[in-house]
Amino acid sequence: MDTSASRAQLIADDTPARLAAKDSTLWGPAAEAEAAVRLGWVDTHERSRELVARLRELRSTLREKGLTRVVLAGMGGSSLAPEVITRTLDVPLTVLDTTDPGQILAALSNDLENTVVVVSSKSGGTVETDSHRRAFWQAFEDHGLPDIGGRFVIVTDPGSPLEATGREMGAEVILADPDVGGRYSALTAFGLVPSALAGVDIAELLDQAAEFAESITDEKDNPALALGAALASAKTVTIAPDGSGIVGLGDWAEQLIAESTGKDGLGILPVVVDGPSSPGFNGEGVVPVTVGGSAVGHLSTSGHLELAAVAVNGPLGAQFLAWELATAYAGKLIGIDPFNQPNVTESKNNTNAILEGGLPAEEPSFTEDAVEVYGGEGDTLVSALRSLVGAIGDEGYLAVMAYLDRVGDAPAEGLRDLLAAATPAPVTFGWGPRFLHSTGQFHKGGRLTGVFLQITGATPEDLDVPGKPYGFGELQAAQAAGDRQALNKRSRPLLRLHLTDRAAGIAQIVAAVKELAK
Ligand SMILES: O=P(O)(O)OC[C@H]1O[C@H](O)[C@H](O)[C@@H](O)[C@@H]1O
Repeated sequence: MDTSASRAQLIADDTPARLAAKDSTLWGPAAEAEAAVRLGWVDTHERSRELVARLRELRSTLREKGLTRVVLAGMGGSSLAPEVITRTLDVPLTVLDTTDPGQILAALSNDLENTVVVVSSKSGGTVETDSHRRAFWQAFEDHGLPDIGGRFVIVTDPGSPLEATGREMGAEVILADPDVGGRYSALTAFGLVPSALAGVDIAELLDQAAEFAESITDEKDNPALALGAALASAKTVTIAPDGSGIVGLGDWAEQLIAESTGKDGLGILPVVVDGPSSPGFNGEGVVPVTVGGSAVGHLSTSGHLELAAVAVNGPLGAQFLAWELATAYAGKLIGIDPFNQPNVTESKNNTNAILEGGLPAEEPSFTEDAVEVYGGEGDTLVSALRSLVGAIGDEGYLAVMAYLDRVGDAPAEGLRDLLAAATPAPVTFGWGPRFLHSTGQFHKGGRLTGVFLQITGATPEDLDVPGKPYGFGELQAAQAAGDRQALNKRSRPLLRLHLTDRAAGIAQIVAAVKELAK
């Protein structure tokens, strides 16, 4: 890729200095109102300093009470950054960003007496997070534990419904920087509170961001500008860790890129892979990016540096800021508003309607052992998968969406590499409903070239959502059905595989996909 024209354009528009000065006009008149209240992330690392002492104190108070196990309930921007931070620094944190009853039951059955739950939601209205809060409150009550409110820490925006609920609960309430959107909030209370309570030295992350911030107005030596130009040149960006020690940044960057750019029929598809040797890391029309490692490039005949792969090096605090800036630069080059997510609510509305009216009656086209096959073409699992892969168009991609237990059904994730080996097209993998808060925006608002493999599973034991007329299993099924409706409305090819026995069903799909590659 030769990104020199894009870089020149950004510099000619004085973009680095204007972004550093939070100029809300950068993305055009339609984006201006939103941008005016969404640029706090540019220097939020400075304001977040005030959290350092408060969180240190709160952690020791909680520990004095014996609350040493930290659970984080939060979706998308309210959990992806703390997950990267704590995994990178090897600090234990249980992240709940699921409606899978098995996964939630496992989190509830472990060491409740010593558990503090951080409930994080910017809007304060996210159904998954609210359901987790209810389930933990109920479980604490059922265990006869004292001071239940004191076992919760709430992170939310000032004035959200969750702020009021948190105060009623008697929980510690920490208000976040309201001028920062969820996916840009890594260095606000959303990223920092759960991380600090779990034991991370957050001052170090803030120092890393502050040091990096010194480069952001530079026109020559500006890594974020280089990354932004590279992202904007791509239809697909693959992201792989490469020896930096940073764990899982791709999942965080995936949300940032997909929700920020995947709209108005445009966008960059992020594909997260395990490493530079994963299938599909390189490919036609793909910009491969490693977190760590070294860039691969050569000089073109006109003397420009043409990059075959981009490497982003630097400590985690700097990475967050660099990717955020790069995404905002890419948004300007592509011509979209990087701060809204216009297509996220549709699936949520479908889910609510289904919870009220009941799940649609659907009959499988056929059943093969532990796998019920819905929709698609073919009369065997192998042929149904083959025709789905065959339906991927020239600039298309395949998205696997697994509404399963990220922990208990972890082998399902292996399907990404297997499918990527069976097609030259990009293949993404997302756990549902987690991906609805991330790549979901791209799938429904972006280039509309995806074909979709939805995997759902039987729930042997459901768990009630306290105070609601449904259980987590019903909610999960309604989320999957609601998203199917949204994709069907766009006439996207979709195959649903329902596992009546999860482990056996995953093994069957793995075996069938291996057949495809032959
Ligand atoms: O933090 P919350 O308000 O609960 O939002 C969690 C997530 O919800 C939605 O899906 C948005 O599209 C995401 O950007 C956001 O991160």
